[in-house]
Amino acid sequence: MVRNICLLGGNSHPQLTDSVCNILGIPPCNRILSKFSGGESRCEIKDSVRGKDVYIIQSGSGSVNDNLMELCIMISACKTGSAKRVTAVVPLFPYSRQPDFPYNKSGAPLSGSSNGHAQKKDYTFESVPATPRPGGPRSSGLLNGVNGLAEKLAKTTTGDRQPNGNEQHPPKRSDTLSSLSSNTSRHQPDGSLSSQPSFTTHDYEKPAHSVGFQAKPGYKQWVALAGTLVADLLTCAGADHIITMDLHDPQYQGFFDIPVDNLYGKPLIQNYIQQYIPDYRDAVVVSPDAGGAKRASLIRDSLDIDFALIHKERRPIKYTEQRNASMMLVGDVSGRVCILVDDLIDTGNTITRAAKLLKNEGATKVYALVTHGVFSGDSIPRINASYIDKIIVTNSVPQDEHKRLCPKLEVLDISAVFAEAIRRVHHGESISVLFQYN
Ligand SMILES: O=P(O)(O)OC[C@H]1O[C@@H](O)[C@H](O)[C@@H]1O
Repeated sequence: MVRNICLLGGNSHPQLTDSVCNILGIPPCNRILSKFSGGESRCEIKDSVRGKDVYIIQSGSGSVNDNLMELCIMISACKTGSAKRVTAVVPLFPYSRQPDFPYNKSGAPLSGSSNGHAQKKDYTFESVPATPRPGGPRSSGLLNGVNGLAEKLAKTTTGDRQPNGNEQHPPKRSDTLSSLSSNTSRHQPDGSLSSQPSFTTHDYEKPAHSVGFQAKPGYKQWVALAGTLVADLLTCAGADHIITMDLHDPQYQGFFDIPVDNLYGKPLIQNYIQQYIPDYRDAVVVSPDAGGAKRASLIRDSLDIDFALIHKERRPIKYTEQRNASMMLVGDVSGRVCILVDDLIDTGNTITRAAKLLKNEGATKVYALVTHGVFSGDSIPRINASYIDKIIVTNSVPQDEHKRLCPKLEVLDISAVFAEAIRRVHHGESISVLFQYN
């Protein structure tokens, strides 16, 4: 039993709150979280938090923006209610994937074959169902589709020659931006709003000419500094401390001027590999992109098994070639079981294309172990139809619905890790044991 502590759950992940409370042997703090009819969040803390050590559990999933605002309001309410200290426990940290200084990646020279083997003639890197993209096939049942945007972009391509032979002039930046924003909430004849075009953070990697204007190299001043903003919002609301897990970019901790404990999913992932992957010592740990290489190679180091890396070559000439960027495998997976390790699945594009490449290169089985399973849009059908044999994620975001739809999915429970982190922070004990990398 832990005393003088208060555990408060937001609306994003009630199951995790209950589970952490059960482990710590304390009931969740009584509160009302609702919405005013205008859509604004309302929070009322029913129990006294005066002088208490408060932990607010809220993950960056589902209605991310609503949940973030709810978190800020809950933090502020506890501060106003004279809480001694407020810790935001955010298993998946919202906006941490949005770098503050977006840049265009440039890759290694394109090679016609990977790993010395010729590509199979009929091999494509496309995933099934198709990855949603401007100009791509319409996706059934995808709420955040990008089809409307595709039509806009088709009209704004720089210097396209018109059927009448005239050169189309590149639109001004302001024109392009306003045409894009006017597309985001178009009214339908029935009065409803059409689905909004969606982007993943991969879209930061698209060259500026893809939306009709020429970027200067380096910093793009028209992209919001969301990472810093969110850090500042939580701090301004009154957060004294953050506990999170597997930040996409661990340097994001430096955006805060309050302590951030970035727990690692690695022990859970490693434990799964050792317990449930037969003959894992002969398997190969694979990072699906260069960004995740450190994370994956640390698992490889601990298990002392082989490692391979997939390099994504992004040197498109036309906008429509974006998603066909080549993937190159560095390492040998022929006749081996592959264990893909990544921090996050959003559209499922990265992981399914990586699995396809691995099977094409002779892998016998592909496991994907990923900390945060966001599974947006069509990602579940895409994974069901993919070459992935088994996919394992944590419950840093709710997984019940995903599990129902994806027979390949297994879920690792993080509640014990977060409960232990809360217990240790509350008692002023070291928590370094929870984020040891090796
Ligand atoms: O390809 P999807 O699933 O959309 O996005 C997930 C990938 O995008 C990166 O930020 C993550 O590290 C991961 O590799």
